[in-house]
Amino acid sequence: MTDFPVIRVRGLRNTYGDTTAVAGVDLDVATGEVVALLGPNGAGKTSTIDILQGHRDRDSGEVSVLGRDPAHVDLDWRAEIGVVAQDSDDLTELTVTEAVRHFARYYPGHRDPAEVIELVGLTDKTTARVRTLSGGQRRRQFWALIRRLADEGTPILFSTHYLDEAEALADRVAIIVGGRIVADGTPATLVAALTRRYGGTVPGLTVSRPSLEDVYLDLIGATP
Ligand SMILES: Nc1ncnc2c1ncn2[C@@H]1O[C@H](COP(=O)(O)OP(=O)(O)OP(=O)(O)O)[C@@H](O)[C@H]1O
Repeated sequence: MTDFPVIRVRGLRNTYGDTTAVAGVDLDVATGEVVALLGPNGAGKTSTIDILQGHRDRDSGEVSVLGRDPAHVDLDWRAEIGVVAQDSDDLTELTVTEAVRHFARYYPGHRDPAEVIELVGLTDKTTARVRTLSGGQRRRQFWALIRRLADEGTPILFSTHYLDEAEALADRVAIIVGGRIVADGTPATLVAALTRRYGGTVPGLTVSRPSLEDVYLDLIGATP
């Protein structure tokens, strides 16, 4: 089933003083979907996701996560939401087992920490300190975790500025630039849209069919 929206966002706006971080975002994530929020630095990804978690107030717009407004939620709702900070610098002095046990305590119905460690392929690293894992190692394990949860039907929204990550993991990619969603579709749909726009050839590129990277660079206004 992929029609019940577990996340529904309409006209979301958020400002910090004179800076408009989120400038009218519409976004849906349906049951069983994996959606990447892809955008360059400062695009508004963190602000949007903080609001969806109930960690930040919004200026305006409608937000529903698991049928509730994150601005008015309780601990039961929070226990249904899993949050992974990919580049977190917290707790890096803990061992892998200690870190997983620490986060497990936030969730009354959590999985067995040893099972989670096995799930992400870190069984031989249980006593290693988190800071000793390489960035690539952490990222590969993140990919494995997302895939496993997606296979189990868990809807996932993740933010990234890595195009390959979005393409490898997401059913759908929402590209955010300057606080706005400038494109939203499957990687194939986004490529097809750009192909149509340029009649099959993207100016300045020698390829006749654009890749998702061409679409992304075009949308964020960068020169390939
Ligand atoms: N607490 C804050 N106070 C003032 N401005 C902020 C604050 N947090 C974010 N901003 C600004 O809001 C805009 C969006 O920031 P946000 O962190 O949401 O972007 P992002 O897409 O997550 O970026 P990155 O990929 O670099 O983490 C940026 O211009 C940023 O400078």
